[in-house]
Amino acid sequence: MTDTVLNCKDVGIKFGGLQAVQGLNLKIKKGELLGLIGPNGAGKTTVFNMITGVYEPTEGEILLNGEKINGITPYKIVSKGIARTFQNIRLFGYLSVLDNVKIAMNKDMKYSIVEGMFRTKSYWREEFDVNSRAMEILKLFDLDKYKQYSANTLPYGQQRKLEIARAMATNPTLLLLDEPAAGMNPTETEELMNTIKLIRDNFGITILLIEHDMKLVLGICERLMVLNYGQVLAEGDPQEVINDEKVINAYLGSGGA
Ligand SMILES: Nc1ncnc2c1ncn2[C@@H]1O[C@H](COP(=O)(O)OP(=O)(O)OP(=O)(O)O)[C@@H](O)[C@H]1O
Repeated sequence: MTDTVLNCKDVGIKFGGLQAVQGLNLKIKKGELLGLIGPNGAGKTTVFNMITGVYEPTEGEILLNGEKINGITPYKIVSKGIARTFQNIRLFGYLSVLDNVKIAMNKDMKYSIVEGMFRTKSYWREEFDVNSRAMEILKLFDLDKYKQYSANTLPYGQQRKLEIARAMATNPTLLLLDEPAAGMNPTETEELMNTIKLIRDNFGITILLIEHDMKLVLGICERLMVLNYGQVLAEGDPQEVINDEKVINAYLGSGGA
């Protein structure tokens, strides 16, 4: 039994003539919090898109708990235990905060359309369970007080938190966060750091995080991987990585992204 949750072996992808990612070897251990950084256009989101089945790698293979997952649809990948958030918030804005979380539990609902139409006992039992679990998740993120609000009426920082809460509702073993602090003020970022730590510490979830905010990255990541032009430029201890001359030059070359 291995404690490697995710293993990307020589993974690459080409878009026409553009080699967006090349020779990516990335292993993440259970419960690890790894930061994926790099200048704009380095290939970070493309890596997330390959891990979540949005893009199929043109080279290499991706293993989740030892099982090959490249070529599998995003929906099936969620059911295998990978959840993600996006750079741009993708909530159901007009649905309530509670419904945004409940929707993510849809894959666990077992009642049939007929049971739903006729509101049978098993329908109500399942609805009750789903409601209780969704409320527990909202409490964990301190969002339960907003449960009836439409998602798009929440302040920006709370909407980002709700996205993570919704991802957690799919019961993931691996959580991918794409720039979770984008657009947040320093107080919101601080709160987010605590939330991410809490998820990892309380649930042992493995987290891979793309982020430009170095305070957040250095505050919570145990290991960093730097991508530049689709290739790994440096990897290891966060302080050592950000002081690496190659990394500094890559960022300066990109205008300090
Ligand atoms: N579907 C696509 N078709 C063509 N090119 C793409 C596609 N998706 C990404 N790319 C290209 O791949 C490269 C890597 O893009 P990607 O979005 O992964 O970078 P990134 O590191 O996430 O950047 P940022 O920090 O700005 O979000 C870029 O040159 C981008 O234009």
